[in-house]
Amino acid sequence: MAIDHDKVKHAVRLIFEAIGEDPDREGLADTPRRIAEMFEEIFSGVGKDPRKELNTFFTERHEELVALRDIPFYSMCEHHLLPFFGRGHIGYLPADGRVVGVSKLARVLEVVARRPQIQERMGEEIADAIVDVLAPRGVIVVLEAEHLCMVMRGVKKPGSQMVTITTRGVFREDPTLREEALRLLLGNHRR
Ligand SMILES: Nc1nc2c(ncn2[C@@H]2O[C@H](COP(=O)(O)OP(=O)(O)OP(=O)(O)O)[C@@H](O)[C@H]2O)c(=O)[nH]1
Ligand SMILES: [Zn+2]
Repeated sequence: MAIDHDKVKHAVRLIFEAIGEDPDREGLADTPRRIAEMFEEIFSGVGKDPRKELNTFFTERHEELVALRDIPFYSMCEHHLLPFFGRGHIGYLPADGRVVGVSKLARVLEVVARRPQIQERMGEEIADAIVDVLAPRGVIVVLEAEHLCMVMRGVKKPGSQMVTITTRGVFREDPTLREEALRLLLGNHRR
């Protein structure tokens, strides 16, 4: 989905006018263009199907947990359009040897992060994409993030982290497997 640069530029000019700024002063003159270009990057996941990122999968004899942890991400809170950012940890239990190129897990996260988002939905969308393509025995996604809308405004709580866990399949049903996966996913990351 391409960004409508002219529309963004017009909207940014309107915002400057609305806050009592002069959109034509030297420092702001190029800002609408820069913001349109920035949106191209940070909202590149709008209208994109994260499942497409998982197309390189192959068959390997491996039935136990595969995980990628500490994946840094930046997203934009859809309520305030301020960043929330942190780390994602993704694990799955392959079924019938279906495994994916491990970078693809980070690519899925990247697609869903680059949309106006909330953290819970990010986790759900990552888990659903993996379930749809790999049909694994289980998926677990942990996201930890600081939300700037809770830091620089509102309740003003710097350092607080929102943590979400999303599970599918056996990680929902079997507390032992879930515990083991969480231990591995969070590993030495936890102090
Ligand atoms: N559950 C969830 N809430 C979020 C996320 N990002 C932002 N929020 C919250 O969304 C809520 C929006 O609440 P509102 O009461 O409509 O907005 P507000 O008056 O600006 O809220 P305050 O931030 O409490 O000042 C706030 O509580 C935010 O902290 C997220 O990813 N998940
Ligand atoms: Zn917010």
